Parts: sequence; structure tokens; C-alpha cells
Amino acid sequence: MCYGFVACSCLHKATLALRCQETRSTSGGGEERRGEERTSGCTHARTHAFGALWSCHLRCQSFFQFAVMAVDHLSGERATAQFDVEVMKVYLAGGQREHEIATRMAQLVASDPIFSKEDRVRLARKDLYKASIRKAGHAWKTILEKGLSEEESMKLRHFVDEPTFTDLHWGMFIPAIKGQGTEEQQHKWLSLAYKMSIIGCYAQTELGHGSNVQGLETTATFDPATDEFVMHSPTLTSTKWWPGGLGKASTHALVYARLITDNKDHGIHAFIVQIRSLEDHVPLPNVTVGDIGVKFGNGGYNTMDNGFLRFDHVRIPRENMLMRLATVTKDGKYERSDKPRQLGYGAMVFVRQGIVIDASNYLSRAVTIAVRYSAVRRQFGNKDEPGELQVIEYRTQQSKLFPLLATAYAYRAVGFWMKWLYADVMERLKNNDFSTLPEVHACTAGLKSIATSVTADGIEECRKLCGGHGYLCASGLPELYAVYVPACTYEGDNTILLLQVARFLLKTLSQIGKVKPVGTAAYLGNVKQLSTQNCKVSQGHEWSNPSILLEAFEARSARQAAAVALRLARGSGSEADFQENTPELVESARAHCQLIVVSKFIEHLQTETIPEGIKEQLMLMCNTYALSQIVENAGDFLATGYLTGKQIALAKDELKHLFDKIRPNAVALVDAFDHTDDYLGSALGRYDGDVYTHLYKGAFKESLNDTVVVDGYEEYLKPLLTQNLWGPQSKL
Ligand SMILES: Cc1cc2nc3c(=O)[nH]c(=O)nc-3n(C[C@H](O)[C@H](O)[C@H](O)COP(=O)(O)OP(=O)(O)OC[C@H]3O[C@@H](n4cnc5c(N)ncnc54)[C@H](O)[C@@H]3O)c2cc1C
Repeated sequence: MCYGFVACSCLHKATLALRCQETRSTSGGGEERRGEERTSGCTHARTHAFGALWSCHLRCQSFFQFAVMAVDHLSGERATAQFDVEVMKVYLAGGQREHEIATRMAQLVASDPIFSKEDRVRLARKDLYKASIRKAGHAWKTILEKGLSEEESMKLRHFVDEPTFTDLHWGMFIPAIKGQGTEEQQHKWLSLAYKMSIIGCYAQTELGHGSNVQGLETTATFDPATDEFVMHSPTLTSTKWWPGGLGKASTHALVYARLITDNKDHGIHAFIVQIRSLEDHVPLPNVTVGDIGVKFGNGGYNTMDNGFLRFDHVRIPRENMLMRLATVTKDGKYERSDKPRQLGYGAMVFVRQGIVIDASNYLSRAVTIAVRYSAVRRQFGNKDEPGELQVIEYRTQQSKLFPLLATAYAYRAVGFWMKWLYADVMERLKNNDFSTLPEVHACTAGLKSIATSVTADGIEECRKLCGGHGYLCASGLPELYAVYVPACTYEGDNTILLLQVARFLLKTLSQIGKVKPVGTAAYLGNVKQLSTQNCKVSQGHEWSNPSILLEAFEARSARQAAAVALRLARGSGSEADFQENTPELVESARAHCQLIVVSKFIEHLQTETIPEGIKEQLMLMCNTYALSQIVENAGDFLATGYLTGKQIALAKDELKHLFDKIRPNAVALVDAFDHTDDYLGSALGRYDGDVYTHLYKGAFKESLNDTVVVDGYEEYLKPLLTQNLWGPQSKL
């Protein structure tokens, strides 16, 4: 390919010099001598020629003009699409208005150099953090200047695409005050928080305890003499550890601590504690606070100041305890309010709905990169055709890539359903109807768990599917993984969440006949029937029937849950018994959650008005998701006795047919996610497929290439190469 080198005549000369020196150095004497010359002469020549090339590059902005030449290496792929990508874009965005907002906000961010993420993976932590708080401040200024709505502001922050203290301020601090503060408290704190004249974080986790919230050790002891709480960190393990935004940015923390009045421990409650001065940002007296240190990956989550915090008898006014659900009076009396505790569930559903939509988004980014690159990358040949094959043609590549593509679509559909679920929960709470809350709690916990685990693994799979280049930060995948993977831990460790789902399933089964299971657990009402009738599939195409797919998932899940319930029923009923069976309980919870995804995707396609032009592709995605889950979890389907080996083999064959249908649409299906090049930040996933140009160009931004001869050569490499390890210049 012509890279347009002629755009720079100096470069052309330098390249010629390099070639010329190479030719000269290889044209002398015998073998050995030639070798010597190649080494010394050529290195020398290279230094000069490359030096000329380099200084030329530094001077000449036109060096990379080739990069802006309009190309579209993927136009052939787009020409084979069998659906209208623009219609799919609107569908995936959630509607025309949402699509318009997303497009506008993406452009706003991409056109503003302050939001550039170009150098993020190369910055040292301090510079990275400083750039990040600059972006956060600039985003806020932009929001105010342009008078953006809440929805537009959220999208703007989404496209800035960097974890930062504002995530916790808006995502945890404010919702927690809304959920747990009295009206008066909300008025006081939210009016400050909404204009960001205070910055808040969410300080729950401690060095010694995270998942086990009841084990937290920080104390808030009421002192009636002064009408204050005394916040204290009695042990090393009680140090608050992990809260995002706490390390350097926050002025206030929402602290979870044991409430003690009159020597009585009332358990964990929430308190607003000012930790830094609003004058000069210095920590307040007796507060020890800082950043916990560098986290996984380059860039990655290191833009966030996850912090530590210790209190040494820090006093706060009594009114700083959030008192919607419980109060402490002036004389130290503790009273639970008559407000139902479940009122906070709405916020939880909202947060988890966001997590599932986020999972779809992250997975779709990784899949976009891997699909586009797989269509560009060629390896080996096929003796029947000239040239090398696009790696996307290989069945192994398809069998990993296409199910992930389908999963991103499936999670998007589930995200849509969770939006409805949130509205439904809020409506019920308004009417004091708490009947569906246990089911909603279990289903949202489970969906958070599987969506984040599958997405984290999926991003890593996409990295591997991009071969060696996937390992370069320029692919965008290492950073995407590093940023995403903690989602498996925060907002509830994924295993712990699945165990909560399992407890719910056990309880539901134990109440069959007395209480009718509702919502996503309704199928358990048919547990007897699902445990006896087996799958009827005898030909591959039957696997594309939604009711056959649905029944397979229901039967597998019901049987797995019933089997582990039976085992527990035969035991002593002790906690030890439960612990012994946790691996099976987690598997049964996962099966239940996979069923929810399949059933909600199918339901969505059957009940929503979906434009005809894209329905076929969405059904293809739905069937691919469902069948790939059956094949991946074949062991479970076989072990429960619902499927036979023959039926699994038919499912595998059918899946290959589905892959054939996806293949001509693959690039268009990822285009429909509508990720801009700026947002993707990947040389491999570029819209135009001009991968090699941009990988090559990217290498010139590497700081090691700032000089031709690397810093350290004189002290460390030269003594080695000149056999002068003990010489005066050696620093070895
Ligand atoms: C990037 C990031 C950001 C965070 N942000 C915040 C924040 O803003 N505010 C905040 O308060 N916290 C935050 N956290 C902390 C986070 O919420 C906790 O780390 C999380 O809840 C998990 O708890 P843990 O660390 O105690 O894990 P642990 O519970 O110690 O988990 C360790 C292992 O033990 C297993 N395990 C634990 N208990 C059981 C059990 N009963 N049965 C079976 N297995 C078990 C887990 O599955 C896991 O494999 C953040 C964490 C990360 C990584």
C-alpha cells in the first residue's frame, strides 16, 4: 500500500539514505566481514539516516498526511449488510431523541481538545489525575455554559469516558442522600451538591470489610452533652478504603458507621462528614485522608482517586446523620421511623439498570474493535482463492466473536426492560406495594453479576481475538479491560450477589403451593412440569423457535434450583450445609439469570414495535445469544437430563448456520452501536479500517521514540556493547 510518503520530500530523502546505507554495508568482503560491516556500518548509517528521518518528522507536519487521506477499507463489508444501519442505530440508542442527543454530545466531546484521551496511557499518575480533574471541571463548565439538560449532561460525561470523582458525586453521594435523607436534609445537602459547591463520595468499604457491611468497624458515638456524633476509626482495619473521589477531590464523605448511643450499638447508619476545608481543601483536624495507590492497568481506573480515610474522634453535628429511616433525638433516644426500609430499593434498581446498560456498552465497544479488525486482518490462504483470508472468515474466530456480538445486543434489550422495571418499582413504592421487591432485588442483583462478569471476560476475549496488536494500548482494549473489570467487584462482589439470588430461589421453591412466584421467577410455579418433560427438538432448525429456546432455559434453571434445594433439604439445614453447596447454588443462580436475559430478549422482540427492517437481525442476535449459551453450558443441560447429546450437536450445527447469516452483516451490526472513533480510541477498531497506518503512526507518539538514541545508552548499553563494563562511563 502507498502510504503517501511523497507528501514529505525530506522524509523521502531520509528513507533513501537509509536504504542506500543498508545496501552499501552489505556489499563488502567475506561472510564474517560482511556481518561486521552490517553491524557497525549499518548501525552508524541507520543512526544518521534515521536521525535525518526523525528530525524531518519533528519539523514536518505533513509527515503523516497519508493518515488523513480518505479511505474505507471496510466499505466492501458494509455493502453486504442486509438491513438499514441508521434504523438500527436509533433502536439501539433507545429512540430518535436519545440518538440525536448522543450524536450531539459525542461530537461536542470529540471536538474539544481538553477532553482528548490521546496520551492517557502514557501519563504518569500525577499528570493523569490532574488531566482528569481538569476534564471533570471543564465538563461541568460546558454543561453550565451550554445549559445542558440532565440527560445531555449524563451523555456528555459518558463520552468524556473517564472514571472520575464526579461519578461518585452524582452516582452515589447524591442518590444516597435522596434515599436516606429527610426532606430537610435533602434540601440542605442537595442544594450544595447540585451546584458542586461541595464534592461528595460514598465511604462504605473498609480495609477489613467490604462485602460484609454488618462487619464495618467505624463508630459514630452520640454525645448528648454537645449534641454531636464522634466519628472514630478504632482499628487499622476500620480505615475506610476504596471510596472513589475520596483520595484527593471530595470535601464531604457519606460515611457508613456503627451508630452508638448510650453504649448501645444500633448497627450501620449513614453520616455526612466534612473531611476537607472549603477554603483551602486541607483535610480537617483529626482527619487522615489520601489516595490508596496505583491500580491495575495503564490509564485505566487510575484517573480515579480511590481513597483511605481515618477519623480520630472527629465531631459532627447530630443533624448530619441521615435520618429518613431512623433518628437519634437530642437526648440520645434512637427511634426507627415508620417509613418502610424498602424505599431505598428504587435507587438500587436504578443503579443496577445503569450497570447492565453500561455492560452492553462496554462489550459493544470491544466487539466493535474486534469485528472491524477481524475484517481487516488477513492470515494464511485458501488454496481455492487468491490472497490471504480475512480472519473473520475462520469458524473459530466467529464462534468466539459472534456470540459476544449477540450478547451485547441481548444486554441492550435487557437494559430496556430494566428501565421499565425501574418505573414499575417506583410506581409500586408510591402505592406502598412491596410485593415484587424480593424478586426485583434478586433479579437485578443477578443481572448485575452476570452482565459484568461476561462483559469483563468478553473484553479480554476480544483482546485475544485481535492477536498481538490487541495487546498494544493503541488497540484500546487493555485500557477498556482495566477500566471495566472492577465492575465485577464494586456495587457488590459478583459471587456474593449470585448467592443472594440463590437464597431467593430456595425461598421461592420452599413456598410453592403457598405463595405464587411472580415476575422473573414465575416459571418456578411450573417446576413439576419442567422437571418431567424433556426437549422435543429433532431437527436443527427447530432451535430457532423462541418457545423451544425459552422452555430449555426454564427447564434447566428449574431443575438446577430444585436439585440443590433437594440436597439442602436432605441435610441438616445448617449454614454449614449451605456453605458446602455454594458452588451449585451459584451455578443455579447463574442459570436463572441467563434465563432472564433470554426471556426478556424474546419478550422484547415479541411485544415491542420494532421496525421491520431490523427485526430479522435482532431475532438473529437473540437466537445466537440463546443457542451459544446452550452450547457453552451444554454440561448443565445434559446433567439435568433435559437435553440429549444429539440435541446439543444439533444446536451446534444450527449455531453455525446463524454465524453464516451474521457474517455479511457483522460490520454493519457493530456500526449500529454508533461508537465514534474518538470514543473507541482504537487503531484496530477505526471506522475506516485503516489499521496499519494508525498503528504505525501511533508508534511515533511513544515517548521512548522522543530521541533516536535512548536515554541511558551511554551509561548502560554502551559499556555492554563496547565490552567496557568496568570503564569510567559505566554506571553498571
Ligand atoms: C475500583 C473500585 C471502586 C470502588 N469504589 C468504592 C466506593 O466508591 N465506595 C466504597 O465504599 N467501596 C468501593 N469499592 C469497594 C467495593 O465495594 C468492595 O471491594 C466490594 O464490595 C467487594 O468487597 P470486598 O473487597 O470486601 O471483597 P471480599 O468480600 O473480601 O471478597 C473477596 C473474595 O471472597 C469471596 N467471598 C466473600 N464473602 C463470601 C461468602 N460469604 N461466600 C462466598 N464467597 C465469599 C468473594 O466472592 C471474593 O471472591 C470499590 C472497589 C473497587 C475495586
